Amino acid sequence: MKARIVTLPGDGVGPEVTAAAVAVLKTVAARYEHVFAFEEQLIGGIAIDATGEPLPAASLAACRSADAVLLGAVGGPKWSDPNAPVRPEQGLLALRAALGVYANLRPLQVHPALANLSPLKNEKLKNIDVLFVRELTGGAYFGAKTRSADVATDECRYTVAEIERVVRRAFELARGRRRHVTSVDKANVLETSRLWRSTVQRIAAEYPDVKLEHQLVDSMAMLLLTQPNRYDVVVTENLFGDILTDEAAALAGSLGLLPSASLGDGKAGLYEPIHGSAPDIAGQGVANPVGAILSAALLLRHSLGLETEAVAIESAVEQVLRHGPHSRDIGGHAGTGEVRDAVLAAIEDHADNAAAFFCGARACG
Ligand SMILES: NC(=O)c1ccc[n+]([C@@H]2O[C@H](COP(=O)([O-])OP(=O)(O)OC[C@H]3O[C@@H](n4cnc5c(N)ncnc54)[C@H](O)[C@@H]3O)[C@@H](O)[C@H]2O)c1
Ligand SMILES: CC(C)[C@H](C(=O)O)[C@@H](O)C(=O)O
Ligand SMILES: [Mg+2]
Repeated sequence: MKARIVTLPGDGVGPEVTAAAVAVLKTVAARYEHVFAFEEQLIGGIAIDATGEPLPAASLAACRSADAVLLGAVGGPKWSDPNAPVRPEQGLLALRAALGVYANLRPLQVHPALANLSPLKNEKLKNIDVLFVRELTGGAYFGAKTRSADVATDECRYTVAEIERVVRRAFELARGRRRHVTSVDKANVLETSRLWRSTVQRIAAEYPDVKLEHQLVDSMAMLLLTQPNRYDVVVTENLFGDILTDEAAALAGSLGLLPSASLGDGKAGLYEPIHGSAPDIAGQGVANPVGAILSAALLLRHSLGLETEAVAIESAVEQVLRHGPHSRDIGGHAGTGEVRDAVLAAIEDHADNAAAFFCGARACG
């Protein structure tokens, strides 16, 4: 198949991990006979430096017409002055809003080879398979903001329509999994959460085959650590989802491991690791590329419908996490390039084995 993929490497480790993910996509294209055209564009701090804008018009136009967008990370100390008139993160938020990608899927699994890295005891880490569905284009991130000398406000606003569409997506996804949705809110305090909860209850009636549970966000933060294997699909609003998924990454062993897919109603999507620009390690070639590489797998699955190829990447990453090499954040010494090369080699092996199996089954050759 032919596809146009826009890359937005961004800031800090963004370019390092994006390059690794692009190398993986190129190997997949060569191995499985697809034609992927890549177009790199600016976003974030690097875009502010070049154009004054965190999301230049040319970047947005390219993203709008792409089959999928692969993003690294934005932000960093250079642009983090709290009084700065413009910030890199505004570019990412504007892009999410413009593409209408309201459902941010953040899958969490814990690889047994990394269980020792987690702050939790090993027995708590068995059978963890959670899909967070984070609402991505509403809430306090996008509400009206005010600031004067001695007071500031961020309005948290949700419409029923915004809640319905992401909650429906969560229930649909649960039907392909263990049929259990946990909706996280703060309905004991926040009006937006009470609207969220009543909307979830109404939508749940359309899915009698899916079990629904409500959980307040503060206790959810605790339960994620004490009973993480109890959860299947977790759906929540924008800010709660941001915080809970970084917490969840600690269970996996590193923030550098988790991918994400941001989806709207169409096929096109925005794919990015959940981590940031990691200024403390940027430019050293040591960032873990796994979150970005697994985001590329999600891109193949959700935007291009290439399930076999997505699984090939996921199996390759699984193999590398099992046998190494491991980057520093997960206890190893390997650089970004070494991990990338190991994943590329494992993809080639996977494809060779699949071809041998196919040939064996057909008694060819
Ligand atoms: N999607 C995004 O672009 C995104 C996401 C989160 C944060 N940010 C931005 O990134 C900047 C830094 O934020 P932060 O320091 O709070 O969070 P961060 O995610 O950048 O880093 C937190 C910690 O995790 C480590 N880490 C992150 N990714 C890693 C990787 N791939 N391999 C190894 N270690 C990794 C970092 O070294 C750091 O110690 C801020 O400007 C923030 O706004 C951007
Ligand atoms: C950089 C920032 C705007 C972003 C968010 O808060 O959504 C990040 O933390 C994420 O998780 O993707
Ligand atoms: Mg975040």
